[in-house]
Formats: sequence, structure tokens, C-alpha cells
Amino acid sequence: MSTPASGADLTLDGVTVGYSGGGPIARRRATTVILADLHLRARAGRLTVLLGGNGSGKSTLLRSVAGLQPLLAGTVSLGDARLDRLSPPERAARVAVVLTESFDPGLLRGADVVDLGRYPHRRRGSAAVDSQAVHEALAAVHAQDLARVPLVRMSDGQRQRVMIARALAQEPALLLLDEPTAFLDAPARLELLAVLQRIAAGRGIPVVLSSHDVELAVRSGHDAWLVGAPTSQGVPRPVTSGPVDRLSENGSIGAAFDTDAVAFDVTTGRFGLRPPAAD
Ligand SMILES: Nc1ncnc2c1ncn2[C@@H]1O[C@H](COP(=O)(O)OP(=O)(O)OP(=O)(O)O)[C@@H](O)[C@H]1O
Repeated sequence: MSTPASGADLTLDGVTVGYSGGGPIARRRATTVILADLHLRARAGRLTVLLGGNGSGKSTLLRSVAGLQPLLAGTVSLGDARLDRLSPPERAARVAVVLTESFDPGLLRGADVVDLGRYPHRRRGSAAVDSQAVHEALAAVHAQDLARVPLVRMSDGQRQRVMIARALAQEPALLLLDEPTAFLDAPARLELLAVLQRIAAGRGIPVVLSSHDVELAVRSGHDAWLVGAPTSQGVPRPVTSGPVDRLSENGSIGAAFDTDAVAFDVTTGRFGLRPPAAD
């Protein structure tokens, strides 16, 4: 197994994700395919935004890429290393994930939580390196002032920044984030996307994040994986990819999100109400 170096692209080849039926044979549930036969790339040094409507499969895809649930088919690679074949400890040394689920932090302070990200790299005598990595990770998300604050006393947005710092302290070769802007106000969202852009470019890694905030993602993302509207009942939704500008200009983003009442305006990059139909 070759070790993925920083700077490797993330590649999905023929990936199908969903939920396999479990339980005893007599009562086994059918396998539910959510997204099928995906061929996607997230490039090192760039911010890739994963866009799609509610329930379109964004979390399922991110969790599957992260190895938190099994792929139904296909391969996930970082450079020429197969991520889907790594053991959990090997994966933890390469892939950092920030999920929406919260956890009970007990009495842990900001720096304690960020230090958890060092676990996959912890070696005897590595305390100074670990401490420096924690310091740098907090600084990257402008959260140095939260180092000594117990997590239970933080706002949702502050806690989100600490969770991202924990992922950075892991020094991953791939960073995946599910809805990282969910709890943030508008300026903080914009700032977080700028921070993630800097992290992708500065560390030379692929950063993939899902977002409901299409306007912000179009403004800040380099590339997009776009889960389209359903085409017919029971058929997995199509997924297209490419530079955000191209998907915006060629109408793909509008086709995925427009409704009878609302349409995406390519020139402003914003959604607007359609004019009422003339009688
Ligand atoms: N454990 C599960 N077993 C079976 N189906 C599931 C399970 N978890 C989610 N699903 C289904 O998978 C589909 C995709 O869900 P997912 O959470 O990945 O979508 P999403 O795009 O992240 O949604 P949202 O934008 O609302 O967060 C949904 O139809 C959902 O009901």
C-alpha cells in the first residue's frame, strides 16, 4: 500500500452508495440505492462543494467516502491509495471528517477537543509537536480565544469552529465536512468558506463540503458535485461535476433547484421569485 501524500486528488470510480438490507434472512430488508455509479474527482488545493436538495444523498455520500458506512460498489482513492481498503486507524491518519451530529463534551475545553484530533499521530515524545498542531489549528479558524473555554459554554458557531480545528489538527490528506455552515450567521459562513479555501490551497489537500447554502457555495467554491433533481421514481438522482462557474452558467444549478415559484439567476448567482404568470 502506498502512502497518500498531501497533494493527492480524491477520486470516486463507479461508486454506489446507500443502505444494505440487514437483519435475519427471512426478514431481510431490500438494499436502498441512494446514488449510483458515480465517477467524481475532488482536486487537491481546491474547495469542492457538494450541492443537492433535502434528502438527495449528500450526507450518505460523504459518510461513505469517509468510510463511516460501506460502499455498495466502486472504489474511493486518494492519489493511488485505495481509501476504502484502509483500516480505521490508517484512515484516521489521512481523512478528517466534520459531521453535523453533536457529541456530549462533558467538561472538555476547546483545546482538549482539538487535541483529540492528534490521536492518530500520537507518539511517545510527540507532546510538543501535538501542542503546536493544536495551536495552529485553533489559529487557522480564528479560535485561539476558545482554547480554555469549556465546549458546553460555547455557542453553536463557536463549537463548529472548534470541531473544524480538531479536524485540522489531524493534519489530514483529505478534509470532508457535512453542512459546516449550518449554525453560522451570514458573515461567519462567508468567513468559514474563505478559511476552508485557504486550508485547501495552503495544505494542498482536497476539501469537500456539503451545503444547503447554494448562493454562498457558488460564490466561494471552486468546483461542485451537484446532485440533480429526481428524474423518475425509483431511479437514483444524476450527479454532475465541474467548476462551479460552468455549472452555474450552463443551467445545471438552476435545473437542480428551481421550482415553479423560484429560479436561480445566473447573472447575480442568487435565487429570486419568478414573476407571476400573466392571466
Ligand atoms: N439509515 C438509513 N437507512 C435507510 N435510508 C436512509 C438512512 N439514512 C438516510 N436514508 C435515506 O437516504 C436518503 C438521503 O439522505 P441523506 O441524509 O444522505 O440526504 P441529504 O442530502 O444529506 O439530506 P439533507 O439535505 O436533508 O440533510 C434519504 O431518502 C433518507 O431517507
